[in-house]
Amino acid sequence: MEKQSRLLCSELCVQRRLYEVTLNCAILAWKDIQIAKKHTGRAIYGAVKAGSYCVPVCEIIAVQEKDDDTPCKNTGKWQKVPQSPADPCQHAFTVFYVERTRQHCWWCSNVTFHCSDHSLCLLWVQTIREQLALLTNRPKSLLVYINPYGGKQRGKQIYDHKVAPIFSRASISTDVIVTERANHARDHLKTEADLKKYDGVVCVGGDGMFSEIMHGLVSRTQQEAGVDENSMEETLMPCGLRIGIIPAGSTDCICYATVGSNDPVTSALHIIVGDSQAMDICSVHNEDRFLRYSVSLLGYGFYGDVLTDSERKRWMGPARYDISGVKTFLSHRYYEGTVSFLPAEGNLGSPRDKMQCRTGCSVCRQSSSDKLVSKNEDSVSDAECQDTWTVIRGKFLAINAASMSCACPRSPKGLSPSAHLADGTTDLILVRKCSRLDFLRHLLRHTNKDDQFDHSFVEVYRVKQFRFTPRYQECDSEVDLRESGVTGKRFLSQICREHRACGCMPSQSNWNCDGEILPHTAIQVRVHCQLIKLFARGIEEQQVFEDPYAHCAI
Ligand SMILES: CCCCCCCCCCCCC/C=C/[C@@H](O)[C@H](CO)NC(=O)CCCCCCCCCCCCCCC
Ligand SMILES: Nc1ncnc2c1ncn2[C@@H]1O[C@H](COP(=O)(O)OP(=O)(O)OP(=O)(O)O)[C@@H](O)[C@H]1O
Ligand SMILES: [Ca+2]
Repeated sequence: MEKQSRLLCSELCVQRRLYEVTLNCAILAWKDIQIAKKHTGRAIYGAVKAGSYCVPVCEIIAVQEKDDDTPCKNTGKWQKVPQSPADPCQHAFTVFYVERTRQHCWWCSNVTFHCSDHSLCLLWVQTIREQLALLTNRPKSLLVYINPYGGKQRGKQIYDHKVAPIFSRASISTDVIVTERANHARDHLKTEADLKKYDGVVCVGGDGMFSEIMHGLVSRTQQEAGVDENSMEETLMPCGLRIGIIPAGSTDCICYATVGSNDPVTSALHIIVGDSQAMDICSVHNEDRFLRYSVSLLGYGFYGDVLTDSERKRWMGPARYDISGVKTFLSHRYYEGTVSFLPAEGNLGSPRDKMQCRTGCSVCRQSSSDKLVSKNEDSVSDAECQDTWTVIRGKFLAINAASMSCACPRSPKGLSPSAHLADGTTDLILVRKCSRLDFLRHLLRHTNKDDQFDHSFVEVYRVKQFRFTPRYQECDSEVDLRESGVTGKRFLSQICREHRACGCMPSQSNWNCDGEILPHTAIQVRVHCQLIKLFARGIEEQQVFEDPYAHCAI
């Protein structure tokens, strides 16, 4: 690896031991001088090289000169630092940085360097600050919306105690709005907010709150660009501002699937270091009417019914989904209709492959460059017009479209473990009518390592667009009905009588669109590749045990 030129190198004390501390434009490293002498020429492999530490500059949160009257790190007691000129601990500065802890969680750690010379101390602080100022992807000013009623109603507390202190440490200025009603944040973003003042928007809440922010930003962007959201053929304009999610909801699936955890401090740190993760958005239409956008799950049948039932139980908090889940499972309803879709082509992988979307995902990167090429050549919809639609008619327990894995604490690998965050596709999962036991087996596989698609009654397709028409709205069945003189109501009661014996109930469900119920059952869906960006980096690969200082060339 190419060595970066040193900016600073000094002998400084950390907890009264002498370290050689070096800084280049990429890395801050400190090495215990005595231990280093003992181990010269001997590489130590493991979690850390004895007595040596390093932090990438891009993961430094802040640097602060330490006041004299601060608690001593060793004893925790308040004391005056000794004034002897020979005391190497007389002046000090503290570096706050990202530390990786358990499973994809980050923590704000710190180290205090002591030196005898005040000007040296200032030089270090100033040089590190200069390096941080060069990181132009970091936000300086954020607009924060807090839903005080999401999840366990701890949004405000989580923000005040866990997030605000680290934002202020990182010198990020914030305007905070605690929402007073549903859609307050969406409407404010859509019509009022002075977005030029901010480098990003942060939501404190669950998937529903994220959906509000995303709708506000996407609609505002289309309005300003003169794009008609009601037209399915229009190419939507990507949003300029990144969105940060501080998880404080019931499912927190979008945060979990883009960061790898639902820990508020981890999310705050991803915002501070200025991470960026592009994300696909599905637009959902009914005829020529725009209904909603979706980034995670569009589910008809099982997940639509779970949501419809759970909305009546909001007071129960996150447990409502489990109660409604069991109830819906026992009711075992199936739904008839036609699903048509445009399969994804090219090197976009398959929902059955084992390739998961991780930080810097090559599939998503390729989609990003394909998007640029198709923008320069021809409009996407022209190309898609020539594609052929696949049509599937049947009886389904669930029709799910997962535009991302939908991993969440309930299902750590998610509804579609190999779905990509930013490849311009959604994974369409069709669960056909089957016995309760088979459906339970399928559901259980969302919680273990087994393949939930490996059932004869489950099909999965990676698609760019799809449509659904419920049986009772299909033209030919309407014609059949009119011709035979049977009214819709009589027709449905006739089907119910026919199916009493098998224990299944054919009926009408609702679409669950990222946790919101849609008012229409016949929908047309189109995926828009990389329409928004989050303050996230996707899920990081677990670190392998090799020399962790290999990249610390200094
Ligand atoms: C036997 C255990 C099986 C467990 C199966 C768990 C599968 C869980 C899959 C979760 C997928 C979440 C997708 C995310 C959707 C979000 O955009 C949306 C908004 O937050 N959340 C929900 O709609 C909330 C959806 C919440 C769905 C919870 C479903 C719970 C099912 C429980 C079935 C129990 C059967 C037990 C029979 C004795
Ligand atoms: N002040 C408010 N009063 C009432 N409802 C609100 C308020 N602010 C936001 N909301 C609405 O509350 C709904 C639920 O919020 P949120 O997503 O934060 O939590 P959740 O539903 O518990 O979590 P999840 O969506 O992850 O399941 C959102 O759809 C949002 O529109
Ligand atoms: Ca996708």
